[in-house]
Amino acid sequence: MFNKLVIFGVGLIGGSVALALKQGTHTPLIVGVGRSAGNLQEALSLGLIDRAETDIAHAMQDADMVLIATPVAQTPVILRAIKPYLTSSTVITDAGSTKSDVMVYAQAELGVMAHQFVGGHPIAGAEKSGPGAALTDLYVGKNIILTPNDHTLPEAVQKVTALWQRCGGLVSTMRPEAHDAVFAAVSHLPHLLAFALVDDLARRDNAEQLFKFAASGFRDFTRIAGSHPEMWRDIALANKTALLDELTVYQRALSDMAALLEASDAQGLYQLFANASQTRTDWAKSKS
Ligand SMILES: NC(=O)c1ccc[n+]([C@@H]2O[C@H](COP(=O)([O-])OP(=O)(O)OC[C@H]3O[C@@H](n4cnc5c(N)ncnc54)[C@H](O)[C@@H]3O)[C@@H](O)[C@H]2O)c1
Ligand SMILES: O=C(O)C(=O)C[C@]1(C(=O)O)C=C[C@@H](O)C=C1
Repeated sequence: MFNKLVIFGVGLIGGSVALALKQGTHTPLIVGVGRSAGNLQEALSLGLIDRAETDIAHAMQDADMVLIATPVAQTPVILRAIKPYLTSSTVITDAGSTKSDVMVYAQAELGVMAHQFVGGHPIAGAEKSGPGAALTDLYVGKNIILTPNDHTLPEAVQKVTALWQRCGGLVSTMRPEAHDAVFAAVSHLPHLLAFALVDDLARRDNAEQLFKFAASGFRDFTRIAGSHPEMWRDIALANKTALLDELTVYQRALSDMAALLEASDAQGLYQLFANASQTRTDWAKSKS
């Protein structure tokens, strides 16, 4: 499939790709490039990568696949840095949580080579980050969305599909704008809500008392507020328009709920909770 994979950002997502590939036969040489020497050394000592590189020219020598698994705002910087070392057969992909911005970056930075770039997003992850959080089976049975456009080379799409299939993922394609609208609703909005709640509680005078008594409901609702702030800052800004739309809709839903409470509308509250409860139960069943 490919002989040398260069991973920019060997954290939870890039490291899990490396670990999964190392389970199979014909494992490619995996070279990690990072921003922090500490993280790269950790990735090396955990056996995620075969070589750690700080010199991009050296890292890119004979690379046939590049995976960018850094916070999304780093994407243009990395594309610009690798461009001089790309050949006509190098395939470039990414794992960023937003896709419209990344596809625009690819066009702007790679120019005629943009058709060798395949946007990607594994719908799997955790609130943990760094190489130590990487998991061999993170992608097994999980959706992987690719966002090729009309100019993307079919053989590049095939290679990236094969990469994720080797990790156990279920690959499908989507338009970048459709992708960003869906994930604004079911991933980005929930993260913002969790961050907002924890931040608000933490700033209160009685925060210590609140956190002392917070229990499993709070733990479940706020698990994702433990996620990496840089990653989520970049996602929020990259998907700002769709996210602002979702926040407006959610604020309306909260106002409707407040109105039901204000009116002590027991039946209205019951109906709302019953609809949400049934929907959540059915969804969880469909995933198990
Ligand atoms: N965490 C998740 O649940 C999840 C799920 C799907 C997709 N993603 C996306 O995957 C990407 C990586 O997320 P993660 O959870 O692995 O983060 P992470 O913090 O675990 O790993 C990111 C790594 O990138 C490195 N890095 C940052 N800037 C760099 C640069 N310019 N050059 C090279 N390395 C650089 C960091 O040092 C870090 O080691 C993000 O774009 C995120 O949106 C995350
Ligand atoms: O499980 C988590 O902690 C996640 O946040 C994973 C999650 C998600 O929202 O489902 C987060 C961001 C990604 O882009 C994809 C997956």
